[in-house]
Amino acid sequence: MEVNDAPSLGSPNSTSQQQFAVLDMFIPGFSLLSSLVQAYLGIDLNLYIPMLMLLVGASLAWNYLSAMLYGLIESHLMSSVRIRTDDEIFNMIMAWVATQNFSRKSRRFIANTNLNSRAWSMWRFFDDEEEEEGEDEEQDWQRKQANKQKKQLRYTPSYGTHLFFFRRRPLLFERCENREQMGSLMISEKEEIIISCFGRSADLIKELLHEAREQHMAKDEHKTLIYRGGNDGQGGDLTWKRCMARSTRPFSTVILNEKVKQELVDDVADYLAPKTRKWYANRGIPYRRGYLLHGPPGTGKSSLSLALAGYFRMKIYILSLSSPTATEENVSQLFASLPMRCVVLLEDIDSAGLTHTREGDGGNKDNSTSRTASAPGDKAAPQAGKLSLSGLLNILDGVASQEGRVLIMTTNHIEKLDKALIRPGRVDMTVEFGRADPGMTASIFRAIYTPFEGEETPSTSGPNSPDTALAEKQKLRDDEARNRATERIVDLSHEFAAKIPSGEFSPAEIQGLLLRHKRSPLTAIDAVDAWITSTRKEKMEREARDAEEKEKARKKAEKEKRRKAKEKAKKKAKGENVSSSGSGSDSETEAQEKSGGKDTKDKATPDSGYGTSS
Ligand SMILES: Nc1ncnc2c1ncn2[C@@H]1O[C@H](COP(=O)(O)OP(=O)(O)OP(=O)(O)O)[C@@H](O)[C@H]1O
Repeated sequence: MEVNDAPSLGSPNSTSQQQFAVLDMFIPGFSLLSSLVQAYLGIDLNLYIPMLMLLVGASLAWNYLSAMLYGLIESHLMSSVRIRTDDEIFNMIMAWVATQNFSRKSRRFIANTNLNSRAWSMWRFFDDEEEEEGEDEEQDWQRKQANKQKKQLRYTPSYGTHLFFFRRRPLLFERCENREQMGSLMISEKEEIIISCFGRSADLIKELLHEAREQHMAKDEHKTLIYRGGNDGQGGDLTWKRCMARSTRPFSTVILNEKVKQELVDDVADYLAPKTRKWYANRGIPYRRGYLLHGPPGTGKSSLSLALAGYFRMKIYILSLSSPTATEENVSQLFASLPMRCVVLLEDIDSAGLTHTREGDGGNKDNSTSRTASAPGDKAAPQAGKLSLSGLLNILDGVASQEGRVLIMTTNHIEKLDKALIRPGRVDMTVEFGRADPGMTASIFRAIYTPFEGEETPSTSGPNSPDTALAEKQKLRDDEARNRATERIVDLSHEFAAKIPSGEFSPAEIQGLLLRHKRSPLTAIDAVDAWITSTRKEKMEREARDAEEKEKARKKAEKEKRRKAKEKAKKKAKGENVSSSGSGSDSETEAQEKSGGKDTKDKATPDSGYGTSS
């Protein structure tokens, strides 16, 4: 006899089992818990199921309603700002947040050694060289050394929403992932900050943003901010990225003819004067000014540009046209995103694609403004996608080019530049930099050794007796001693300058020698003769190497040219043969080439009809 123990459908036992099955789905292990409670405590959890379900339902409803209510409040009664990692304001806000109490006291936080967004900091290739205000060179050096071992830790709130107070009013700081940003980026690059305040006016948030910006700017007050154009190496858009904040270089430290320097400063000052903009506008002249600095490497072109930017408290945007990323599209994009008032430094404008005159060399008129072939071995050989001269001219004159900017172009080879590039309107003033003459050499010497207040006076009496060294030490603290030392440095500077041949070495080279003996001018003077000999030797060797490389490149280019000509002739011969008899062959063109390009048909053997290679 078959006994069916299974509870029939609809029986109380089967209903409770069904309930357990449903509950197990939501609360895994509920049936087990229930039977344990029943067995040991004698409580039937079945009786509480409706109440439990009610509680779950109420909690779900509350979640839904509160989210809806918060959404409504957020969209109708709150104001908020979204800040993404790819804008500099992200770094400003993060730096500000790190100084706030709510961030310092937060229990959930992220520890950073660099507060800049990852996307941004990857660009700050000189990040470690960012100088702290008020530090002299020595302190700065020591700090950098210390930083290398021990980077300062800063704390910012972690992902989620954090309440904080600003101007005694509550605000919400939310740090979250921005899913709209590119999928390939890392989490820290996809971040987003949302700052919200209660009320329909966003003024409080704007005040906060301004305060963060002011705090950031105050740090850079006596600095020249340097931006460089480029991408993040991951194929992203090309943008200007801040790479360094340098202590402003005093104009006096750039050694150049004083009259020329003054003319340049006056010209820029006049251009930047508020009334000048109106003057230009009234006459319909584009409000732009361009300067060309030319001369051999290491003669002060970049130094002058930086000093100029610092003097007029402008940011400087540097773009090297010899960089592989300097394509027409990229450069145009960068010019379009320049701010209104800034210095743009275009380095190496004699680089690839830009050295061919529009008049054309060798009658190559048509190609002259585009990516044309250049002399073999010429470093200016244009590459595919490189910026062309006409492209650059369009960018400089185009609508994308901001008005109010000071454009400085530098080159080591003015003779290679197209007249169109340096015509008035594009270049309004040209400044020539040369190798050091005795006056410049003496100035460089004085710039290196003249003691500043609070500095150790360089020894100008040689490593003599300990008595004099002691006397020097005492004199260090004495102003009079410093004046005497300064006078002595002036005398020594003439002695030094007399030993350096005029017009042979660049200021950078001379500075290099002096920096090797920066605490001892006498040793520097003693080292001059040996230095001249070794530098000349080095230069000669370098020149020989360059000439050799050039020759190699020339030969390679010639070979390539011949190969191409050969191929062309081969194709041509093939075509002719096909059209006449259809019996063209490779050996025919070989013969053509070996016979120096003469008509090979004369040499074709009667039996084969092929060209010979005698
Ligand atoms: N005329 C100068 N006055 C003061 N310092 C100079 C001068 N020329 C060169 N120097 C020093 O030499 C170094 C290189 O100078 P800088 O980079 O300005 O030269 P450059 O002409 O721009 O060179 P390049 O053409 O290679 O870019 C700097 O440290 C700078 O201080």
